[in-house]
Amino acid sequence: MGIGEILSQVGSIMASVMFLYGMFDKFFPPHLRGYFRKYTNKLTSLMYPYIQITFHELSGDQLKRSETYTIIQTYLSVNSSQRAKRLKAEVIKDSQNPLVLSMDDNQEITDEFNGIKVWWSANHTTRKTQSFSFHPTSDEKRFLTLTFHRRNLDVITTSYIQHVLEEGKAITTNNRQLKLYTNNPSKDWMRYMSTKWSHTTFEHPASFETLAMEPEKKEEIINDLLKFKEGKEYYTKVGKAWKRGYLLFGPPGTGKSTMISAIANFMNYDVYDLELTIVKDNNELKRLLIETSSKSIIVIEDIDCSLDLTGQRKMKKEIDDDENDEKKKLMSKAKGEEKNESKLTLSGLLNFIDGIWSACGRERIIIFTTNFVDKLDPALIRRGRMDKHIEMSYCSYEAFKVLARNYLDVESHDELFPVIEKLLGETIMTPADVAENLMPKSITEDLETCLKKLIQSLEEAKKKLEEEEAKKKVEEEEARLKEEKDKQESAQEEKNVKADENSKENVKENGFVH
Ligand SMILES: Nc1ncnc2c1ncn2[C@@H]1O[C@H](COP(=O)(O)OP(=O)(O)OP(=O)(O)O)[C@@H](O)[C@H]1O
Ligand SMILES: [Mg+2]
Repeated sequence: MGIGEILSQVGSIMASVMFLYGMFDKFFPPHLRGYFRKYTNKLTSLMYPYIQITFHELSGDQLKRSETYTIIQTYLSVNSSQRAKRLKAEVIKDSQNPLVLSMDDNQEITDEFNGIKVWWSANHTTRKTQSFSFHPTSDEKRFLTLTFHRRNLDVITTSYIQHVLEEGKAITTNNRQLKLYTNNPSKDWMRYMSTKWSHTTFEHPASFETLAMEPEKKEEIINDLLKFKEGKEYYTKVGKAWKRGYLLFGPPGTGKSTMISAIANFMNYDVYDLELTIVKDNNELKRLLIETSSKSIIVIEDIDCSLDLTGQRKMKKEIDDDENDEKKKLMSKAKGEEKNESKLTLSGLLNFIDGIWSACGRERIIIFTTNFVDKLDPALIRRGRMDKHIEMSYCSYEAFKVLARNYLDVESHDELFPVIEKLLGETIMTPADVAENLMPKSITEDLETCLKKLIQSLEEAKKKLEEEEAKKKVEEEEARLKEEKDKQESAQEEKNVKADENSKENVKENGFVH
């Protein structure tokens, strides 16, 4: 029997004693009862100076497991696996470490906080029910008991319990398996119904270490994310919703989607990949956004293609164009859709980002990606809405070095790295293309073969770029010459018209022609 348990037993005995005192109390005349109570309370405090707090497994409605109980158990599982003698194993579904050990019933552990010692014990009671049932139900009640000295009541209730809950939550977050949510319907005909989130495990290996971009730029993004993660108090202080918006822009294959995965892994956030083209209207968008959880990233890829900025949905247009498609027509009719009923609007999206949604959720990042930043409505990307604009650009030498490390495990090469550095300065190639060249295609391809393959591709790209530039120059020169010729011709024409008008004037005034 542990100390906590002994204290718990003593506590029960003291409770019985107090009950008896209560009985005695009734025998005293009313004017003496106050004295009696005062001294009995003092006596019990002296004999049993401990306080117990219990945390029950089932919450008020007796159906749901209390979140606090689970969090405390998680906190204790880290401590108890080292100190309790008998452990209970549980398999948690969506966790990176699915096997979780926690202290078994009637086990006890001690914990220390700011030099204060406390005792935790896992208890259960089984109530014997008289009723007969074909489906026997367990009437077991589990609870965790925290025992501590009366003099520490303040510290325990104000700081220690909060510490336990925060630590427990942090352990849960770090252990949990990230999820990727999509609102993409699995079947084509389902596109015409309200979309719902469905999820799968998020297992993208991208990280900031493997992301190819300039180190300073990467550092800046990491610092921005860290500041956001630790900014709970700051956001409350300045009265802003705890959210941050990033706009990633750049040509295809420069790592926008890879960056999103790296952010998700770094922050330990779930990803909600929102496909706007299949969202029916603002109401559906609102519902989808409200259903997202905190500690998540909401991603809208290719925002320029997702929203027609006049407010018309692309999908709707597609349906109207395709009048022959019977199924689509039927679906459209069944839903009573009128031609102009398309209601997913830019202002709707902006309202949700700024308003309702940010008010009901905490710790969220929203990321838009686009290949054409100039095409976007300025309202969509203004600062404050999209707090940080990140340009994902063609591969620089620094970015190449990251890719070389990722794909070939090489940090430098005296002969070939300088050639690559020079070529990268003279031409453009996306990190996706550089990566493709660096990746060994067979076991016979060694480091040098891969680097030479990249050099060859870069030379070809350079040649192509030069050709394109030369062609562009010729075209520009041709256009310039044509413009000059047109100008001369129109000047000549003007001259002719004027001369013509003059001669007509002369005929009118003098009555003869020269
Ligand atoms: N900056 C990068 N760092 C590491 N890998 C990269 C980077 N950019 C591209 N890649 C590689 O190229 C592939 C394609 O990149 P990604 O899908 O992230 O590009 P994107 O910018 O999202 O393109 P798109 O505009 O077509 O969506 C990735 O799977 C990754 O392997
Ligand atoms: Mg992408």
